[in-house]
Formats: sequence, C-alpha cells, structure tokens
Amino acid sequence: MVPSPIDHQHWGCGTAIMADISTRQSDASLLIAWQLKGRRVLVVGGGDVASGRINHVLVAGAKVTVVSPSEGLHPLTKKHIDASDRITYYDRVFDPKDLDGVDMVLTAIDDVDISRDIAAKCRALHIPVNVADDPPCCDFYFGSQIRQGPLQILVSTNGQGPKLANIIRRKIEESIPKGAGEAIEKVGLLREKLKERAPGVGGDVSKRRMKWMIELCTAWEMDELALLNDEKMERMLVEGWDKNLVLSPEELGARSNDPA
Ligand SMILES: C[C@@]1(CC(=O)O)C2=NC(=C\c3[nH]c(c(CCC(=O)O)c3CC(=O)O)Cc3[nH]c(c(CC(=O)O)c3CCC(=O)O)/C=C3\N/C(=C\2)[C@@H](CCC(=O)O)[C@]3(C)CC(=O)O)/[C@H]1CCC(=O)O
Ligand SMILES: NC(=O)c1ccc[n+]([C@@H]2O[C@H](COP(=O)([O-])OP(=O)(O)OC[C@H]3O[C@@H](n4cnc5c(N)ncnc54)[C@H](O)[C@@H]3O)[C@@H](O)[C@H]2O)c1
Repeated sequence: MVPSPIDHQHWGCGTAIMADISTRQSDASLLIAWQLKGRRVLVVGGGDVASGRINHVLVAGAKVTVVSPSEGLHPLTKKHIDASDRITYYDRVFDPKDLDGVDMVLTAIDDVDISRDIAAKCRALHIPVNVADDPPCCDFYFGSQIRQGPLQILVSTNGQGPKLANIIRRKIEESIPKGAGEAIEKVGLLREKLKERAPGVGGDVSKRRMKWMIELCTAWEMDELALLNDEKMERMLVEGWDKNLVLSPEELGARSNDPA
C-alpha cells in the first residue's frame, strides 16, 4: 500500500488567496471550459482566421453556420465545409437574420465597421461574440491552445501580447509530462468505474472517492497511469478501493518500464 502523502482535505484552501487576487485584478478574464456540444455557432467570414475558429468550435462539438462569399474562402475553410456534416454554409455576406437562434458568434472579416455592427447586434441580443482582433468588441478572447486528448491548456495574456501567448504555449508544451493526455483518459475511465461501484453524490461516499483518487493520482506517475487497462483498473478497485487501499504501480505491474 502507498501511504497517503496527503493528510488534509485541501480543497478550499486557496479561497483566501483567490479573494485577494480578485480584488487586485478586476480586469482579468474568467477562465472556463465552455461546453458547446450541440450549440449553434455562427462564423462570419471564411478566411484564414475563420478557418481556425471553425476548427476550434468543431472540436468542441458545435453546430456551425458559416456565412461568407465563396470567392473569399480560404482552402482550409473550404475543406472544413466539405468534410463536416455539422457545418451549414451560406455563400453570401452577413444578414442580421443569421443571428436568429444562435448561441455564439465569431466574426473574422476584413471590414471593421461591419464587424462592430455585428458585435453591437449580438450584444443587444445577449449573444456572446468574438470579433477577431478587436478587443473592445469581444465578450471573450481566444488564446493559444494545447490539446492532448482530454488535456486542454489555453494561454491567455488577456489581450496584451498574443505572440507572447504563442511563445509561452510552446514552452508549456515542451514541459508537459510524457503520457499526460493518456493518463487523464485512463483516470477518467477509472473515475467512471469507481462511481459505478460506489455511486452517490455528496456526503461520505464522495469524500471517500475524492480522497482515494487524490492519493492514487499523487502516488502514480503520469506514464504509469497511462498504462492502466481494464484488467488493472478492475484489480485497483477490487484489491484497492474495496479494501480501502491504494495499490502501488509495482503491485499492479504498471511501472513505466513494465510491459502493458
Ligand atoms: C492567441 C491567438 C489565438 C487565436 O487567434 O486563435 C490570438 N491571437 C493570436 C496571434 C496573433 N494575433 C496578432 C498577432 C501579431 C503580433 C501582435 O500584434 O502582437 C499574432 C501573432 C501571430 O500571428 O503569430 C495580432 C492581434 N491580435 C489581437 C490584436 C488587437 C489588439 O491587440 O488590439 C492584434 C493586433 C492587430 C493590429 O495590430 O492591427 C487581438 C486578439 N488576439 C487574440 C488571440 C486575443 C487575445 C489573446 C491574448 O493575448 O491573450 C484577441 C484580444 C482577440 C481575439 O482575436 O480573440 C493567436 C495565437 C495562436 C497561436 O498561434 O498559438
Ligand atoms: N486573432 C488573430 O490571430 C488574427 C490574425 C490575423 C488577422 N486577424 C484579423 O481577423 C480578420 C480576418 O482575417 P483573415 O486573414 O481571415 O481575413 P481574410 O481577408 O482572409 O478573410 C476575410 C473573410 O471575410 C469574408 N467577408 C468579408 N465581408 C463579409 C461579410 N460582410 N459577411 C461575410 N463574410 C465577409 C471574406 O469573403 C473573407 O472570406 C481581420 O480583421 C484580421 O485583422 C486576426
């Protein structure tokens, strides 16, 4: 058994620090992972920037409407339109009716006045909007992104230095532990299995689940977690969870240099 390196319940510990930061930095952005699955996103424009935006919202499961004259379509935008059944494409300029029933609007057009007019209409309708390169017209900014499986990292300089966001993102990318994306996937699966085995929300069962998961994630290296498979997870639950233990990677044959 791995002794617990964590002797205290530490969630909530940061509250005092966070309150202090929030009073000092009231112009910071709210950092959240917005759930867009099945939501309707309107992209106005079809150039290089629009193609990147389309990619980001498709990855997040959105239903996308692209409005842009075909003569200005970037090859990557065209490729997205041809390849995805979640894109509806209109070969024309923006029309205010395009905003009907939309959950989010992204504009990436080469006309500042029209962009600003679209942003004003979105605000009147309470639709969150991003106007590429026009911070005062943005309800949210894009950032420099890393995706490795379920791992998502977004570097934002809050509009101050987008190229620096790009440079910092590359440095972070180099420092991500080997197998992190896969480790997170495996931990996600194990957490699902654990919730099936010990169901319930809140109360003692939640506390016990959380404590066990924290001990496990702390005791195992990322590349060891990445080696978890169904059989090892089952043993982890039967020989570990059921007996109130966290098995070590050695006990489960999941050291980094062990065969999977
Ligand atoms: C991160 C990234 C994500 C993405 O767009 O996907 C992104 N810009 C990227 C690159 C980039 N953008 C610009 C340069 C040229 C160098 C320079 O000017 O510094 C480069 C570098 C390059 O091209 O290499 C020009 C620029 N961008 C904005 C302005 C307007 C202004 O500052 O007033 C101007 C000046 C226009 C002008 O001078 O006329 C504004 C925004 N750009 C943002 C995001 C939002 C804030 C993000 C943040 O900083 O936290 C925000 C506020 C709104 C938004 O667009 O959402 C992406 C890197 C992705 C990656 O590769 O990793
Ligand atoms: N945030 C960033 O990283 C970043 C980087 C470069 C450029 N930009 C900005 O993003 C904007 C778009 O850049 P781009 O390189 O993709 O431009 P682009 O000129 O390649 O593309 C503009 C697109 O908008 C379409 N368009 C123009 N008017 C329209 C209208 N009324 N309705 C619908 N579609 C319309 C054009 O047909 C074209 O497809 C520019 O304002 C640029 O300054 C942002």
